Amino acid sequence: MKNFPGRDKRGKSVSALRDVTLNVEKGEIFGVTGARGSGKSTLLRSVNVLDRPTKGRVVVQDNNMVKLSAESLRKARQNIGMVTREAHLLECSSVYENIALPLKLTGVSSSEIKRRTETYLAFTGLETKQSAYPQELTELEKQKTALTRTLALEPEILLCDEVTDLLDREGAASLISLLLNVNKEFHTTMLVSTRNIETICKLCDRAAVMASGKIVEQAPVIDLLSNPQSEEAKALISRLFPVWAPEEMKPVVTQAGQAVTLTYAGRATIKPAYALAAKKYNVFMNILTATVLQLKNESFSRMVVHIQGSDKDISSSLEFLKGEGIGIERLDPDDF
Ligand SMILES: Nc1ncnc2c1ncn2[C@@H]1O[C@H](COP(=O)(O)OP(=O)(O)OP(=O)(O)O)[C@@H](O)[C@H]1O
Repeated sequence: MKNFPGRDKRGKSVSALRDVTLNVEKGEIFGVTGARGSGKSTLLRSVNVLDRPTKGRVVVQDNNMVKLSAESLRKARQNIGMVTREAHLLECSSVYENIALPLKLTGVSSSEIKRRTETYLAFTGLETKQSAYPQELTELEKQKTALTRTLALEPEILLCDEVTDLLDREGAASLISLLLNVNKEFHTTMLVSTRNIETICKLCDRAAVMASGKIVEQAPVIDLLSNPQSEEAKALISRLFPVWAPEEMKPVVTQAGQAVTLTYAGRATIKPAYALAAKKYNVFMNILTATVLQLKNESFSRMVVHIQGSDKDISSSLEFLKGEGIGIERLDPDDF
């Protein structure tokens, strides 16, 4: 639980976290998403006690962080890296110096500083930028510098607070793929907060959806996508997969046949299930929209399809597709 004193419109305290229970497994990437002000950043900042919980425990590697002495907390924090929406680089220092300085402050030897700075600059692909100053960098390069600075401290846990939010789509994709490499290479446990559901899908193993300081749902990303339970999760997912038909198709789609969403999760569609269903049951399938998302370990696709044929054949073809592991949702004309 976390209350902030006297900051709402009427000067009352703000209840930023309420009844939050979350377990992040070693080596996994766990996402936290939700609307603005739902408590994501406060949750992340509770892990390293930048925001001290009003009540409750924060256990990191068997240490209850809220009970540690100042000195033990300082040591425990060295194992918890944090990257935020803004890179917060020293403007008068080069990329190299920005990475080397925190190492120097933690007492790392000069030869080890050189080794680590060079190693992690190579890992993040910033070698050619090491002499550049922050004002010469793109937003993506700034975020990569901040990430390199954190990686060089070799934390086992990484908190990523809205790290892709200032980047364009291409920049976000590049940072996401770098974070996936970090997780793969160093087995770093990550807790990632973002309002962007696409970032959660591409990066995380599991995720929690927050609303008004509470976790309303938590599940593996694939389950969240295929079967969201809470209104908040449903709203987030529907942004990724809009139900849509071209204007000229609407009379056809809404008056005859059956419109459905077909959802498939897996590494590859081995059988041509849709073609088989069409042939076997003599139905015609017209794909109106299709979205394929590459998740961390598999792909996930959702299509909006209009099926024409007799009612019996449509039902049989849908039963067949269900048997092939494809998720089916019948749509109403009002959904378009
Ligand atoms: N230092 C603070 N003092 C007072 N209130 C705060 C403080 N930090 C956060 N809050 C309040 O706590 C609530 C949760 O804020 P938080 O920043 O954790 O949400 P968020 O989900 O990360 O939002 P965003 O997506 O906008 O970053 C909000 O009502 C916010 O105004």
